[in-house]
Amino acid sequence: MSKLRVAVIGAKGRMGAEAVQAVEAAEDLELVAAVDRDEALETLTGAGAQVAVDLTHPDAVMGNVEFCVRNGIHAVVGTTGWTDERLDALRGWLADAPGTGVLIAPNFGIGAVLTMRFARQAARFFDSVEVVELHHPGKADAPSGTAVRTAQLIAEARREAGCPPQPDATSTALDGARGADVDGVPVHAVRLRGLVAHQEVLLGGEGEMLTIRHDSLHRSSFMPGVLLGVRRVPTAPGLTFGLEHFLDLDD
Ligand SMILES: NC(=O)C1=CN([C@@H]2O[C@H](COP(=O)(O)OP(=O)(O)OC[C@H]3O[C@@H](n4cnc5c(N)ncnc54)[C@H](O)[C@@H]3O)[C@@H](O)[C@H]2O)C=CC1
Ligand SMILES: O=C(O)C1=N[C@H](C(=O)O)C[C@H](O)C1
Repeated sequence: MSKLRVAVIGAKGRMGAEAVQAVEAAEDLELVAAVDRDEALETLTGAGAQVAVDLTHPDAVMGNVEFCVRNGIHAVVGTTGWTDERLDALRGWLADAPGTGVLIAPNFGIGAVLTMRFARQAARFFDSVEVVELHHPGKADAPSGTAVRTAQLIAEARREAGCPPQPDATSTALDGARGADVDGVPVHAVRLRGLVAHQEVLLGGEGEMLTIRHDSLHRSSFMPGVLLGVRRVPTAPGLTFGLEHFLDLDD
């Protein structure tokens, strides 16, 4: 059986280097290109890449994904920075490339995907919910893409259940003291040497608290998700947002 031909964009970065190793170690995949900043994307077409993994920077990802889609290369995207406007642009490119698939995964970690799911399930049962994400100090964006997605899922679940606004008597505060407001959910970002990627969802009700916490202790934790995305995206034309769609979860 022929191997799936894979490229990694951002190959010299923290995640890209890990992805290069993971693809090289997979018997059913062949690494045909590993490009970084200042290297031409045409390397991908020249090498006959079928799937590209983008692990770059929010400023770079749009150009990279547009190139892939316009050249019929499926894309697995871990890079953050996906606003509604960006997703609309991507859907427009995909409309002109009906056989091409793009997976955007705010987090490739299976535990992180489950955290998001559990947070969504729990959200309607508590008066208060806040998200704390904690990352290494080399991270470009705050809050993390995962935290933004988690907050959006929580907000959606609370809206659907008709939950009232969260109690909060704060009337004076220093800028940022209550975190960023993502769809009504406070999100707090910590940057600390020694951390990799961590998240807590704090839920509070009358006389009780639930904490849902996930820790990525090493970037290898993201690799099973990256490889799953690479293998599944050629059979999933259009946009798939979230690795959960490839995990065959119930509900
Ligand atoms: N979805 C997920 O599970 C995960 C996503 N990420 C995201 O992946 C992205 C990369 O994270 P890190 O590896 O930590 O960053 P990094 O800064 O270590 O690596 C990024 C790499 O991309 C390269 N790059 C920048 N612009 C480029 C361009 N136009 N073309 C090719 N290469 C380019 C840089 O030179 C660098 O080598 C971030 O957005 C981060 O949030 C990180 C970890 C897990
Ligand atoms: O930059 C990182 O490191 C990570 N980025 C992703 C995010 O912003 O959610 C995923 C994970 O948190 C690690």
